[in-house]
Amino acid sequence: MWDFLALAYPWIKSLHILSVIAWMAGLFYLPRLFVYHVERVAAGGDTDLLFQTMEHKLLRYIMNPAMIAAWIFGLLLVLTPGIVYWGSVWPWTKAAAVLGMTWFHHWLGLRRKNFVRGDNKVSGRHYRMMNELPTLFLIVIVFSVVLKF
Ligand code: HEM
Repeated sequence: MWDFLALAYPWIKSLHILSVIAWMAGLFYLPRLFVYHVERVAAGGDTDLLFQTMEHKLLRYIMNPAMIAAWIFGLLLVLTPGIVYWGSVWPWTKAAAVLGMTWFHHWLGLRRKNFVRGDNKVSGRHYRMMNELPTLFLIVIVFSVVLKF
């Protein structure tokens, strides 16, 4: 098992990076859709339903599978011998930012359900501010995995 993980390391890392890119694309785009949805779309009309469909498909067919794949390949990298030394700081800063990213994903999923029920209470300005969170997490993650302090 450990030998296999060591041999497959470049493949697993490539798949990890691909899934992370797809996940991040959704994490950046979905809150933007929410901004336009709340500021420009009247509840109950055709455009409301169109936005709900786009949000549903983005979350279900891109973001959810990409998040699961990023976690699976990421955890395989954690199990690969010689990759993570828990005495360093970087695995902890990365783990904290990844947990933050996962929390944000679920927060967006809950807000999507609010739009479906017609009881969204979050303003466009609030969605714009929340849209900055994945950027902050991304900066922490990239410095953690590349600088490895
Ligand atoms: C979902 C849970 C995640 C886990 C368990 C995880 C774990 C890991 C591990 C152990 C490595 C190996 C580092 C190495 O090869 O030395 C890695 C690499 C990497 N991770 Fe993650 N990761 C996760 C999510 C993310 C996210 C959300 C991003 C970006 C937003 C990300 C970006 C990267 C990048 C760019 C690399 C390659 C770094 C390099 O070797 O140059 N990861 N990840």
